Amino acid sequence: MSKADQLFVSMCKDILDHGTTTEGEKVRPRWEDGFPAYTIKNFGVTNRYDLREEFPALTLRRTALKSAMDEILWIYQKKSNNINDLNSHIWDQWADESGSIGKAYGYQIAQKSSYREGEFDQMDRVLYDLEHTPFSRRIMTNMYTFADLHEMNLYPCAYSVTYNVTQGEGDEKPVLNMVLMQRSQDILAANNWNVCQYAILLMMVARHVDMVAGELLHVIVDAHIYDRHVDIVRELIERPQYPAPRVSLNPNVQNFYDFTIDDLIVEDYNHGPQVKNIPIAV
Ligand SMILES: Nc1nc(=O)c2c([nH]1)NC[C@@H]1CN(c3ccc(C(=O)N[C@@H](CCC(=O)O)C(=O)O)cc3)CN21
Ligand SMILES: O=c1ccn([C@H]2C[C@H](O)[C@@H](COP(=O)(O)O)O2)c(=O)[nH]1
Repeated sequence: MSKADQLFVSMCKDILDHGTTTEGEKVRPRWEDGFPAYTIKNFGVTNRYDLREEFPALTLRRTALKSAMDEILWIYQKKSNNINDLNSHIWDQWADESGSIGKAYGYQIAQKSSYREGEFDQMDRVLYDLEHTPFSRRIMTNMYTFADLHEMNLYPCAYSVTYNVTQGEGDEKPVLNMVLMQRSQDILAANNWNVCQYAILLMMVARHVDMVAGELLHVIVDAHIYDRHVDIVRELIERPQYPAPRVSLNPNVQNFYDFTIDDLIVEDYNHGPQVKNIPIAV
């Protein structure tokens, strides 16, 4: 049984059984037909995934791992905020005529700041710090720039990543761990999508600095199930579970900037049927 399935099922049950509803409150998101998109939510969910044990893909249904990786490369490697650089259509509703989603995601990662050693953008600084001062407690990226919020079509949800290195006594190589801070999470549409993409990011960065990918700690402030997702979630969590797939990176690629979605190797991914046409609240 995949551990990611077990975590997902218990998180969903907890939200459905003990969550609070926003029904009747003033909420921002809408369904396609204009109705307000209410949720059942839990405040403050934390999930831990150990990549040394298994890759955290759901098997209840298939997570589109290559599309998820494509989006993470779009943000952290291409540092783009334009949907024309993205292969999937998941951001189409939030883009303007030029394809821009505003000063969000990749735009923020590309911004340079001055350091004693010179100018670095956010991702280059992470790689530099991990190479030069791996035990630093200051290795992070953050896309929640208050001054730019008015120019973002959607405020960043998974907005900050902190990297932390450990080296235990028998560890051959240092272990790279990550905390992902997420202020808001659409559990059905994007929970496992976000988890798998940051797991892949952790694996790529660990490869670049010759470390072992360790734990991913996912902190979710508002973990919600949308009203029109409740029945789908109830069905999903009753499905059979399978062992986690084996997911690895092409062993010939070392440099973070050289990875493409073709370098993601997915083996033995058994999963339940896809849920078609999940409505997305905009
Ligand atoms: N309400 C809402 N939920 C979200 O999850 C969300 C937003 N809004 N706004 C922006 C992005 C777009 N996100 C999305 C949207 C759709 C999928 C989705 O449908 N994924 C499919 C596979 C898509 C593919 O194969 O390319 C899936 O089956 O998971 C994933 C993330 C996450 N974000
Ligand atoms: O990577 C992502 C991006 C977006 N979401 C979800 C979380 C919320 O349901 C909406 C955003 O609405 P806000 O009102 O701005 O919170 O998108 C996600 O889960 N993961």
